[in-house]
Amino acid sequence: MTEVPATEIAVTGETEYTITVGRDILDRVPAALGERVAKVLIVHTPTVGKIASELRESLQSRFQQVLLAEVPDAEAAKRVEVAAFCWQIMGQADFTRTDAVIGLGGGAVTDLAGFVAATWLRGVRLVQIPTTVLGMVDAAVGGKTGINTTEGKNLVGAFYAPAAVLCDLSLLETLPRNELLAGMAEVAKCGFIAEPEILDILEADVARATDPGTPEFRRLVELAIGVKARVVSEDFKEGGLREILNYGHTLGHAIEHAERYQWRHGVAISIGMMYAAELGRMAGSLSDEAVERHRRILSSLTLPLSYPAGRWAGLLATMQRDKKARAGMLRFIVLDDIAKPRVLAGTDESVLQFAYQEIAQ
Ligand SMILES: NC(=O)c1ccc[n+]([C@@H]2O[C@H](COP(=O)([O-])OP(=O)(O)OC[C@H]3O[C@@H](n4cnc5c(N)ncnc54)[C@H](O)[C@@H]3O)[C@@H](O)[C@H]2O)c1
Ligand SMILES: O=C(O)C(=O)C[C@@H](O)[C@H](O)[C@H](O)COP(=O)(O)O
Ligand SMILES: [Zn+2]
Repeated sequence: MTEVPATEIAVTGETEYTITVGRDILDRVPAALGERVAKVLIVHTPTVGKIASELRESLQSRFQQVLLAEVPDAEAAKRVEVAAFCWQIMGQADFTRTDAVIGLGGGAVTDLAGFVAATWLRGVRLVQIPTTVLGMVDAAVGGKTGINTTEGKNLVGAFYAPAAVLCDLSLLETLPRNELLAGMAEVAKCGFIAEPEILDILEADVARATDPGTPEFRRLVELAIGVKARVVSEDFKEGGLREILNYGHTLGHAIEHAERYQWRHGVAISIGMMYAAELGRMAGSLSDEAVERHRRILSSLTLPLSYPAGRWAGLLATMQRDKKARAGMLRFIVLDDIAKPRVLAGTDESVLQFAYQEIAQ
C-alpha cells in the first residue's frame, strides 16, 4: 500500500496550533513538545496502557522525566478527584511552567488532560493524542477542556489550546466497533451543520466510510476536523458561531446525565440530533426530507434515534443548566436546511415537548 503523507490542518485566530492526521506519526511527539520541556506527564486510561508505556519509552532519552498517570476509564476520568490525582503527581515531581502534559486516549481523557494542563500553574504545554474517532474529530482538537459535576456534564472547565494535536489513525486498530460508530455521530454532526460532502460519503457506502483503513474514512476524519478547525479559528471561546458545534448536545447532554454517564457520548448525541431535527421542523423551516436524512444516516451507523417517553420532565430540568441557556431561557441549535444552522431561543415549552414526542418510544 502506498504511504499517504500526513495532513496538517491549522487552527488560526485567537490561538494557533496544528492538527496532524496520518498513520504512525508518534515520532512527531518530541517536536510537538518542543525544546524547553523537561518533564512530561502522560495521562491515559488502562485501555491504551501499552501505547502509553511505549510512548514513555520512546521519550525517556530526550526528556528529564516522563511520568504516567493512569486514570479510570471513560467518564469516570472526568471527575475532580481524578484531576486532583494528576495534580498530585505533578506536584510531587516538581512540575514547572516549562513542563508538559500529554492527553492520550478517548475524549474523556483528552478533556481531563486538557483541564489538568490548563490549571497546573495556570497553564502548561499540552499535546493531545486522541485514540478514538470522537477524540480525533472533536474532543481533542478544539481547546474545550473540562470535567463533569454531580449536577451536569462539562460544568467545570477551561478553553485551553493545545500546542499540537496528533491524530494517528493506526491507533484506531484496537478501538471497539461500537466506539468507532459512536464517534461517527460527531462526524455526521459536522455534515449536518456545515459539510454536506460528509453526508454524501456516509450515504454512498457506510461500510467503507466506517472502515479506518479506507480513503473514505480518512476523508471523513479530515472533513470533520476541517469544520471544527474553521469554527474554532473564528470563535475560540464560543462568543457565538462556535455554538453550532453543540448541535444535538442540549438534549444529548441531559440524556448522558440521566444515564449517569454510562452511555457513550456519541450515542446520546445521536438522539439529541434527531430531537434537534424535529425541533427544526416544528419551530423552524427544516424540511421533512432533511429530517428523514438524519434518520437514515444515523440509523445506518446503528445509532439510536429515540428515548423513553416518560423522561421528558427530568430531561427538561437538566437542560436548564445547559451552557447555551440565558436567564433561564433554553437555546437550541437547529437547522433551517442542511448546513444552515442557527440558534432557536424562547420556544414555547409545549413545542419543545411536542418535538420530544416525535422521538419518544
Ligand atoms: N472537548 C470537546 O470539545 C469534546 C467534544 C466531543 C466530546 N467530548 C467529550 O469526549 C468524551 C467522549 O469521548 P469518547 O467517545 O472518545 O469516549 P471515551 O474517552 O470514554 O473512550 C471510549 C472508550 O474507548 C476506549 N478506548 C479509547 N481509545 C482506545 C483504543 N485506541 N483502543 C481501544 N479502546 C480505546 C476508552 O478506554 C473508553 O472505554 C465525552 O466526555 C464528551 O463529553 C469533548
Ligand atoms: O467544540 C465545541 O464547542 C462543541 O460543542 C463540541 C461538542 O461535540 C462537545 O461535546 C463539547 O464538549 C460540548 O461542550 P459543552 O460546552 O456543551 O460542554
Ligand atoms: Zn460532542
